Order: sequence, then structure tokens, then C-alpha cells
Amino acid sequence: MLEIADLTHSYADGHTAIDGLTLSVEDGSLVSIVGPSGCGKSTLLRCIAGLISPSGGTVTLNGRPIDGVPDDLAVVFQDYSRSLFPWMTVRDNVALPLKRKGLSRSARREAADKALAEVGLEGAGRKYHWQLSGGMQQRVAIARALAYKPSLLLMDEPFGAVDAQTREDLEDLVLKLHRSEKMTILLVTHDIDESVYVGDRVVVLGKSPTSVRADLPVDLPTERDQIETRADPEFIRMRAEVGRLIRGTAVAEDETGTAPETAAEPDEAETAAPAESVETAETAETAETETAKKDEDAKSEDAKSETETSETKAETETETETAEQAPPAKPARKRRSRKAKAAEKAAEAEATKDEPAKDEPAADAPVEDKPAEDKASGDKPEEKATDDGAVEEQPSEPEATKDETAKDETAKDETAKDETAEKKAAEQPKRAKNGRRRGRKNAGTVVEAASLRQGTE
Ligand SMILES: Nc1ncnc2c1ncn2[C@@H]1O[C@H](COP(=O)(O)OP(=O)(O)OP(=O)(O)O)[C@@H](O)[C@H]1O
Repeated sequence: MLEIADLTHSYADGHTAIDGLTLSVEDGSLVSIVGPSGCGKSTLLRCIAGLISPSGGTVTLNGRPIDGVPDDLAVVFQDYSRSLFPWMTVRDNVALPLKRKGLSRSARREAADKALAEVGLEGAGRKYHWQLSGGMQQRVAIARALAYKPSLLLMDEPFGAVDAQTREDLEDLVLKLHRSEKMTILLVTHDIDESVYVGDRVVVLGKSPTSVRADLPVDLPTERDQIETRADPEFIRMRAEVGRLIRGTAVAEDETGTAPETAAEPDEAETAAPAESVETAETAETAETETAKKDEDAKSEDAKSETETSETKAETETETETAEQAPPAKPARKRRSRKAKAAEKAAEAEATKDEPAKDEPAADAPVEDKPAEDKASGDKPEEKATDDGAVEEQPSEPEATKDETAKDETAKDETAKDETAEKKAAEQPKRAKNGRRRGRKNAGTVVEAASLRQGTE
């Protein structure tokens, strides 16, 4: 049981996002949360996830006050590209949080495969997420939450970045998993129809500073169908009511002239600045989470190249190496010749092959085996890197490569652009490794803070 009592949160700049919000969520229910843009939905989820400490009130999960990210909680955010690691296979991404549960490697992989099968991605485990469509990537993110088996799953606009058809498929997937896994789900959405379609209840939040404006039970058959349910008179009535409540919030407050226009809380300014504030907060949060994850993963990845028994030693050595070598790694790279780079890539590819070869001899070649997808390996990571905190530093590498090519090579270097997909694939873990090393530099304190669990994104 999740219980939120008289929750209040004001940000450091004095803006109050939540004011006196009270809500109870029974175990096993799926509650949709809707509200006007900027009202405080994400702030509420972050308070529940323990990612921010509320200014006032209490949040308790199964009787325990939340004062950090609870162990049995998982979060799925809208932007899956931020939460999946490009240097890890889909399966390893899904298995990663399970380290927190102390499962053996084989148990983690088994659980990951099972979760992937549940979201319809059996067979995709050996690929990288950037080889998959947006909808498939979000399935991976859902599978990761699923594998973790949280008692509470928080979803913040989880289908906001996919097309309409995929969105419907994912809604049905969540409904199916909710029924089979019986986990409690809180789903924040902007989509009124979606809130009614998936929810057992729809909680409508009021304008910022938000509190619960209405808490409506959804009186529709448990089995939902995209065509029939949406044509159900009760569905139509509900969506109209929720719509009125959301719009009514703005109208009622506008009419009173109290909320938006006061100098104390100018709403226009709030919505102009907020977008950036929110983005900044999310980016920082994701970067922190990812840094924490990178740290965890880097330890594991480094250790993988050693024998099982020498894991600790490998980790220690790599840490030392990182501390000493990480800072100069980037400039040094720019000066390396193509020959040296090629040798390095080959070595890197070999190192990468070593790891899966232990458990699954053919698993190392998800990219190599698929020339058609190799183009993606050259393009997608760069794209992702642009807006992906985790990979933020990675894009500089392809750029650096281009610069170098321009400076040091002549027409011959045009050929370098046509490097085989194998080389690009081999380069991917290389970039990733550099990213991990950089990330690790900052990871200590984040891991110490420990508020960000592997199960959160
Ligand atoms: N880090 C922050 N510092 C200051 N104000 C913030 C911060 N994060 C959010 N806010 C403000 O708190 C309010 C609620 O933001 P929040 O992101 O929770 O709203 P939301 O309902 O999730 O928005 P949206 O529907 O647009 O996703 C907004 O006015 C926003 O500007």
C-alpha cells in the first residue's frame, strides 16, 4: 500500500509544486495520474520514488517511510534512450538492475530472457537497443522494470515518444503485465483517453501547486480492448469528465484571477522557465543515475575480461588504471594514427568477444552478423549521444575521428568513412568503455548517495 499524506514540495527557487496532496494506492491497482501541464505530476512521482525529499508530509510504501529509492521500486521514463546503455546488449541492460538483488549471472540472464519474452522481444537479447525501433526500445525498458519484479512500478509518460499504434500496443502490454504480475502501477500521462483506458482509477491533479482534484474509479470491464472499450458509453462519459476536470481547473482558476496572474506565482513565467527547469532536473537526475549505473556496470564489464575468480582484482586494477588514465585519454586519442586505432579496435573487439563467449559462443556478434543493421551502429549511437546524458561524451569521439581525418588524412581517408560495420561495432564498446571510465570518475559520490538504485532510470 502506498500512502501519501499532506505532501508538499517547494523547489530551491521557492516555487511550490505540490501543496497538501493526499492519496492512497492499494496494492495491485493501476492508477492513472493526469493533470494540466506543469501541475506537478513528475514532482509527485519523484517524491514517491525517493529521488527528491519532499518539503512536507509523508510518503510511505508498505508502512515504511520513503527516504531514498526503495528497493522494490522501478521507474520507466518517457525517454528510453536515456535509460538504456548503448554499450550493453539488450539482455545485459535488462539484467543489470538484478545485481542489486544479488542474483548470479546465470540467474540474471535467465530472468532477463524471461522478461524479454514477456514483452514480446524474445530473440532480441543479443542486439543493442539502438538496433531496435522506438517501441521495441521502450519494451526493453519495461522488460527491465519487469525483470526486477518491483512491488511498485512508476511510469512517467512512458509512451509519449512512440507512435499512436505502438502506444496502443504498449498500453495493452502494460495491462497484460499488470494482470499477470499483480504489481502496483502508477502511470502519469497527458493522454486523457489513455488514463481511462488503462486505469482502475484516474486521479486528476489540480493546477500548480497541485493537489488531488478528483479521484475517479473506472467502471469498465477488467479486460480492455482498444476498439470496444473506447466505444463503451462509460468510457466516453469518463473521458469527458476527466477532460472537463482538467480544463475546468484552468478555467476555474483563471476566473478567480488568483492563480496564474499573481505576481507571487506568475504562471506564464512558470511555464516558460519550467520547461528548462524540468529538463535540467531530469537531465541531472538521469546523468546521476546513469553515472551510478556506469560505475556498477563498468566494474562488471571490466571484471568480465578476467576470470570469474579474479573479479575483485580486475576491478581494483581497472579502477586504478581509470584514475590514472581517464583524464588524458580523450586528447591522446585525437593524436593517434589510424593504424593504431585499427589495432585498438581489433583488440577491443576481441575483448568484447571474450565475455559472451563464456556463456554463449555466438552471442558476441549481434552486429557483425547483420550488415543491414550495421548502418545503425554507425548512425544511431551518434544520434542518441546528442541527447543522451550517458553518452554525452561519446559523440565527441566520432567528431574527433572526423576532425582527425580532415587534418591528418587526404583522399585516402574517405575510405575510412566506409569502414566496415564490424569495425564500427567494435568501436561501440570502445566508446562505451571510455564513457564508463569518465563516468566512473564522478560515480563514487553518487553511489555513496545511493539514492539511485539500479532499478530506477
Ligand atoms: N528543479 C526545479 N526547480 C524549480 N521548479 C521546478 C523544478 N522542477 C519542476 N519545477 C516546477 O514545478 C512545477 C511542476 O513541475 P513538474 O515537472 O512536476 O510538472 P508536470 O505536471 O510533470 O509537467 P508536465 O505535464 O509538463 O510534464 C512546474 O511549475 C515546474 O516549473
